[in-house]
Amino acid sequence: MLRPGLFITFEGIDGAGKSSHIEGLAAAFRAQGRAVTVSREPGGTPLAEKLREMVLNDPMDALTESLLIFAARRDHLRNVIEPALARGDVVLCDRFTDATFAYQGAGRGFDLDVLSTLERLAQTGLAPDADLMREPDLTVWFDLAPEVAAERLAGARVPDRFEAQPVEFFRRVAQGYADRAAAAPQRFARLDAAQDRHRVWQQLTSVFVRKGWLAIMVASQGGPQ
Ligand SMILES: Nc1ncnc2c1ncn2[C@@H]1O[C@H](COP(=O)(O)OP(=O)(O)OP(=O)(O)O)[C@@H](O)[C@H]1O
Ligand SMILES: Cc1cn([C@H]2C[C@H](O)[C@@H](COP(=O)(O)O)O2)c(=O)[nH]c1=O
Repeated sequence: MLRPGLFITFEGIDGAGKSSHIEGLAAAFRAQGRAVTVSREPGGTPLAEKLREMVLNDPMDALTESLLIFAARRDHLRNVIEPALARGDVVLCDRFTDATFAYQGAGRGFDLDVLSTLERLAQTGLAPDADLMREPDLTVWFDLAPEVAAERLAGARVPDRFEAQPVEFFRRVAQGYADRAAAAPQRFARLDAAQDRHRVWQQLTSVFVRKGWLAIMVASQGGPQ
């Protein structure tokens, strides 16, 4: 019998520690027999990856940035996320629309109503139910103070257009995530990302165990090295 797909997204300011855990979680799901699709935004398809390069590197205003991000998202939904969910996969996606509200909305100060309109346009007419606006089943929010994230990223890589922003930008983005979590508490799971990797992994897997999506045995194995 086909199991229903699960759409799980990972959010947080740059350097919060999301990417350090996504492959481990994928391995935990695979270990209990689930097919897993791991992806990211902006990106996840050849077209969306081209748009990602532009969004991360080319100067542009907030409307252009938002349009490119939603264009990438629609292509990603059509070609990767919806087919994977239809197959019954667990889809683990590094960032999704909460990032747009946090970065373009709260961070850049772009109009939230326009973002909601773009969200509806980009995320409907795709799923088995044409009226459904695709949203994550669960969003894991790695909550970390911007100063700590900046320390973790310092010197780690050449900063892109977002990573090069000052700490005040990331304070607004962090507040944007807090507002999104407060508006949808049933969808969000907040992790204290200031803890060490092992403790963050424990917090992460206990969210999935509580939901009945991972067995305790599988969750207790793996995690960051
Ligand atoms: N719990 C932790 N404690 C200390 N350092 C950490 C922790 N988790 C991750 N790091 C380190 O912080 C840096 C950022 O981690 P990671 O790339 O996983 O974050 P991210 O949220 O995916 O960032 P981005 O979205 O910018 O790619 C890396 O150098 C990683 O090794
Ligand atoms: C989905 C999305 C992403 N961003 C920004 C946030 C990050 O700085 C980069 C993505 O790179 P990372 O490897 O995940 O750090 O893009 C954004 O501004 N708006 C979005 O909707």
